[in-house]
Amino acid sequence: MDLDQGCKGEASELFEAQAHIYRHIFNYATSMSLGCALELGIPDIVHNHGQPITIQELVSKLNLPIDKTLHLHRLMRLLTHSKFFSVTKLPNNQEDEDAKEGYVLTASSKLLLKNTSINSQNVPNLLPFANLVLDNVFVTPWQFLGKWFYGNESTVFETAHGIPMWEFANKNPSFNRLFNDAMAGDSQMMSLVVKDCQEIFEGVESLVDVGGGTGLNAKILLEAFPHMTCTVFDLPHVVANMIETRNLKYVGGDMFSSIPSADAIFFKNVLHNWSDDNVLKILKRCREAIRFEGDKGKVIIIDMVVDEKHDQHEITETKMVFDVLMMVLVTGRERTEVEWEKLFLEAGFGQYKITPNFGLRSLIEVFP
Ligand SMILES: C[S@@+](CC[C@H](N)C(=O)[O-])C[C@H]1O[C@@H](n2cnc3c(N)ncnc32)[C@H](O)[C@@H]1O
Ligand SMILES: O=c1cc(-c2ccc(O)cc2)oc2c(O)c(O)ccc12
Repeated sequence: MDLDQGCKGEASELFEAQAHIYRHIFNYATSMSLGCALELGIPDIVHNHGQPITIQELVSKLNLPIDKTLHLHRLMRLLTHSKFFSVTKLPNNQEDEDAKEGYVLTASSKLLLKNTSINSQNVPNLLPFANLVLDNVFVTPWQFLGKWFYGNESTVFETAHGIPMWEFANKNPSFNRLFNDAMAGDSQMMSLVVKDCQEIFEGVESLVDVGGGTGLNAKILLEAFPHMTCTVFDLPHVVANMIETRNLKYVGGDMFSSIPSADAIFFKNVLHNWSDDNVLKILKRCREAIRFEGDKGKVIIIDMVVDEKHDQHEITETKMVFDVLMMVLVTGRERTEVEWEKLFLEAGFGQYKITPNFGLRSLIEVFP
């Protein structure tokens, strides 16, 4: 009897382990299926339909051969299970058990629409981001991770593509556009940060957004604080041909050489791209650039803070995925509070304050 029970226990553990492995090794099938739905424009078709769309209507809108109906249904079943779509009864038939059902968008697929009124400045549009992450340029390096461990290149990206990512972006205008559009889509959440953290930016008369890309962070800041002057500082090929206004300037350069002077130096999703040695160099350039006057003068950082003790398991897992992503693409990493603090103190700053919970990221103010 005991032996039988033991066997069952062992078998169920084995089956669970097998399912666990399959779930993880096939993770890419869900991302690739989502990529296919985005390539076909399915979220926009569902949105534009105005009511739940049946599988037959979807086949027709996509101009697919009728014999692909079942295949599309299987793709939609996976994406519905993964919460990118949901299924609901058609209107006026809610009570009828046999009524036809149709697909509608979920909170996640609403963020993946091409260009609709749902996409406003308050809501990030993550379609450009998904396009970047699912692009071959980003996917290929993962196949070189093992080889990289035995090689001399500083990033896996370089092992795969022969040059570092920033140089690749400089040499490939279409990838440069894809990358900058993805980052700008993510920056649309800046208006929520500004709304929640008015006091952090109040009193700042001039701000430099270092690695500010095409300038969306700065534009959102200027909408809330029109008296501020903002300089977007980035590599020359990123800020070439940008349109300036009275209080928005673009400066091309290298943050390792010097950073333009201002009351506040701002970094969003930039410092996690770099190793500790390089972050130290950048922070030292910040100390030279900041105008310390009265209680003015600080660095403002939006980046992740890994906190295994307090974050939910899934949040920590995502932060760890980004940590490995930073190793694969660039020379960066995601840091714990202790690791951030060490860098601030070594660079000669005295105090810092962390405001957590902008999704995966926190806002860190660093003071002299
Ligand atoms: C991950 S993106 C972040 C863009 C933007 N801050 C945002 O939140 O969307 C990093 C930026 O750092 C810029 N960058 C890389 N190396 C740089 C350097 N040496 N000097 C200035 N900017 C640099 C890149 O061109 C890119 O725009
Ligand atoms: O692929 C990425 C993603 C990010 C990113 C997006 C959203 C967040 O909340 C944090 C980070 O940042 C990246 C990055 O800095 C980079 O150099 C390459 C790729 C990505």
